[in-house]
Amino acid sequence: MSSGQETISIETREVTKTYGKRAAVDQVTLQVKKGEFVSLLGPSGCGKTTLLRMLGGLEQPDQGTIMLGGRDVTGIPAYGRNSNMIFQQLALFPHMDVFNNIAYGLKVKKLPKVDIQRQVGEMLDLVQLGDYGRRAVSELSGGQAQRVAIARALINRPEVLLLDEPLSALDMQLRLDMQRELKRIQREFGGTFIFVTHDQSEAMNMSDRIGVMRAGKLLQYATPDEIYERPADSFVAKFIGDTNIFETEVLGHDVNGIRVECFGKPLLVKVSDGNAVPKAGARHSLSIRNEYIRLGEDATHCLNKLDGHVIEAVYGGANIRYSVQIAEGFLVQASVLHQRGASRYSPGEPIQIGFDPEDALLLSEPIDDRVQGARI
Ligand SMILES: Nc1ncnc2c1ncn2[C@@H]1O[C@H](COP(=O)(O)OP(=O)(O)OP(=O)(O)O)[C@@H](O)[C@H]1O
Repeated sequence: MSSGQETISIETREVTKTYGKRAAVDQVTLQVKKGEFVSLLGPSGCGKTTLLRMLGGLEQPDQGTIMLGGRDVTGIPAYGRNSNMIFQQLALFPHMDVFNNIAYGLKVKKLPKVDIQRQVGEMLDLVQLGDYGRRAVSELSGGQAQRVAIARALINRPEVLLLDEPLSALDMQLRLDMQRELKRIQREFGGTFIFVTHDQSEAMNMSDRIGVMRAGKLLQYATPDEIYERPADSFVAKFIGDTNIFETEVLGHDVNGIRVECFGKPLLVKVSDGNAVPKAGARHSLSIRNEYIRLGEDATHCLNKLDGHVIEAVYGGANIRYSVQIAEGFLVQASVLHQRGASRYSPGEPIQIGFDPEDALLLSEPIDDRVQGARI
């Protein structure tokens, strides 16, 4: 028997859901451990909500299996599952006060009054609304209403809490506050949360693991670090963080890295740890994160160096974002930490850019693009 941390809370095995001819979710297999905070991330229409709704029993898969708390729940509707869901529209009961909204699930179960009092009290404390029990729902702020919805969803201690973009209607500051708050609640409650978002920074801020989806497929399921540093393909690299993607042809490899040709120039790059070294002649995308591009004096120490000139410099507070056109005609984006006294470059200025092999990652094209022959 594995330890408590390793227990699987919810799992899908090759789950597929098709609407018409199109698979909204296409053979998705994933395991969420007990106590994990997992985000499903991807562009609009990639199948995040459909997958979440299948986890919650609001939709049923055409193929595949869903296991919840070690039990096969495929085909069992939402009311027969020990999971709960929160949507963007919180749907609090407007005619009930905060206490009764939260107590609802326990009243349905016909728990004794004294137990309801105690458990709702604990939930109010968990969401830091201890004094708000008798408040009308109409008198709550957006953030307070969110907390009530979370307390109401957790009161029956579901195996899994499923959250469908619950923060997307909030303004930016409140959204950031609620991200922290939701993480705190999840940690203190010790539950398994699965959170749908199309906002990559939200997923990065909150998650133990992220599932990146595209066109119904789960492209990568890994920790935020792994997804950022070792993206599965060029779609994931572009979707998470800012990166430069170039087409390359592999020439060979030596002790310093893999030799490729990129915009007519030889460069030294690398592949993700554990990936096979590609054969000479293979074509791959090259991803270089904007912050790994060195400029000016910093570039002179790099193994790969290119000459160009500054097209644009955008001041962004902590960073300055430069667009540099290299001599071969390509645009390179660089993000440089803004330090007082450090050199600044102006549009039109000649500049050298540089990067080291360990910061330049050879990646596969996403499957869909290979099929269609398109490039990102
Ligand atoms: N009930 C339905 N009937 C037909 N097609 C549907 C239905 N629900 C979803 N789809 C389609 O399935 C695909 C995936 O939709 P889904 O809502 O899961 O995506 P999503 O990633 O959650 O998108 P968004 O971020 O915009 O909510 C889309 O092409 C959508 O049009």
